Amino acid sequence: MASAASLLLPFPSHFSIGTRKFHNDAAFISPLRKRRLQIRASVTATAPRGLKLSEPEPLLPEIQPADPDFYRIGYMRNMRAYGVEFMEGPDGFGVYASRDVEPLRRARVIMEIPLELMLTISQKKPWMFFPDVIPIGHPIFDIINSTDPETEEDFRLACLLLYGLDVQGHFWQSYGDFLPGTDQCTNLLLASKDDLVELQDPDLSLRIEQHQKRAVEFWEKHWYPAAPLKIRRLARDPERFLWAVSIAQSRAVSMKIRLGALVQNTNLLVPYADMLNHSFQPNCFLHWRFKDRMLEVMINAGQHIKEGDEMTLSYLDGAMNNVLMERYGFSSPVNPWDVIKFSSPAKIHLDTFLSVFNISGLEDNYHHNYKVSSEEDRSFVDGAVIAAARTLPTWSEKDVPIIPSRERKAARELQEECHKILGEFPTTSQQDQLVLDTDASISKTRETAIKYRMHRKLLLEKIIEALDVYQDRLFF
Ligand SMILES: C[S@@+](CC[C@H](N)C(=O)[O-])C[C@H]1O[C@@H](n2cnc3c(N)ncnc32)[C@H](O)[C@@H]1O
Repeated sequence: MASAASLLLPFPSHFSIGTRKFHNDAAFISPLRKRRLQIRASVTATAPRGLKLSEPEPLLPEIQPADPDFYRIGYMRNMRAYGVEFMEGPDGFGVYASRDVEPLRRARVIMEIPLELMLTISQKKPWMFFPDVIPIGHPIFDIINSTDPETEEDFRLACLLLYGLDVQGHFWQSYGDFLPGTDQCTNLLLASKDDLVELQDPDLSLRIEQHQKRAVEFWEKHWYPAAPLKIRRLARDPERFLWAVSIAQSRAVSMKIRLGALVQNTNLLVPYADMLNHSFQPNCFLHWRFKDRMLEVMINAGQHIKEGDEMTLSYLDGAMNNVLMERYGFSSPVNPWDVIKFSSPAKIHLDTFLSVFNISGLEDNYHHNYKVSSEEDRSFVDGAVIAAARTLPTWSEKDVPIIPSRERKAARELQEECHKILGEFPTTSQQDQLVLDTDASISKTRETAIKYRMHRKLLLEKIIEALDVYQDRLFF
């Protein structure tokens, strides 16, 4: 496992993360160094015979404009990581603290990734790439240029990624070994029809099929048999393109970045930072440091971090599980934003429900006040109980006291509706768990689909439990 000290990347030798291998076959040479070596080689080759070292000669006989490549390459800097390690955990690879961090008044940097290592493209025309990896006239640019500015940002990034992976010696050729392969990707673009049935959510499954169709049509349009070889070899089959789009969708970030006087909304694939998993209570955030064009991963101000804690970001605020599934291919049993549509007219009293579980704040910002909760409550109240507070039908009228018997009746009716919804699924959460526990050869996308349907059931079961607790505590 790479230690934090060895993370002065791009290429520490034999850097491998878990099962994903990193082939570091050739020592990395930065473009600037390569260019210098070329100049040195050509000077040596053309040096007059008998030139003595003691007679210094100007390298070039007269002043000449620098090779245009010199401006294009910029300079290569390293990624730096402070106090974190990349490790394989339950949600694929993730970033973990390698030491305790005391809460600080100001946010603290844990990773710095220079622009040169990223794949980025502006969100609006004219398309600006930073760094400018695509040579003028390369047909991949025409494909990117043909994309719809509003709806096809994932295709643009996918093309850029496929191009970067194909360029000999490009940073992404090596970093590509860190990315999940087609068999490790959870994004449902790569799911089979049978996997989609496993979601037990026909609406979501239909939307994914539409996304798959849209991506395959794009591939067919541009990767036709007579397309230039330069293009064909980037994605010889639609699966390769679907994989690239999956990577773009599940790993890209959108940010307003400032480069000199230019401020642009940009989509970025940021190596190393793209190993951060999502949390509904993230301890980190991303910040663009414009003065030296670095993306910083920072720990929130006031955040206490213990060695071994996972460092996380919030990918999408307020997203329900179906939205997370559509873009990232994961769901959570404790997503505080998940919603169950109740049709029953029964309602429970909002303030009482909140106070039973020590939940405070406004609906779009509920949080559990664990400091005033008992030990038992601390382990019971999670994101699913917060989701219950948000999703259960409630009433609230100032100064109108609750009538416990009515509250209990409403709670029971809502529980019955939860049971009814649970009964409509073809399998139970226990059966889903059993499949996950016993099918050793299950594909990643099928596993993701089964987890999704199980998470929905676990939420319903947690709401039933929370309503039990609510009824028990009404009298106190
Ligand atoms: C930006 S990448 C994070 C790094 C990733 N875990 C890896 O192995 O490379 C996003 C992917 O990580 C996984 N992921 C991130 N957060 C997750 C979470 N909270 N629960 C489950 N999977 C998660 C999903 O597969 C998602 O598509």
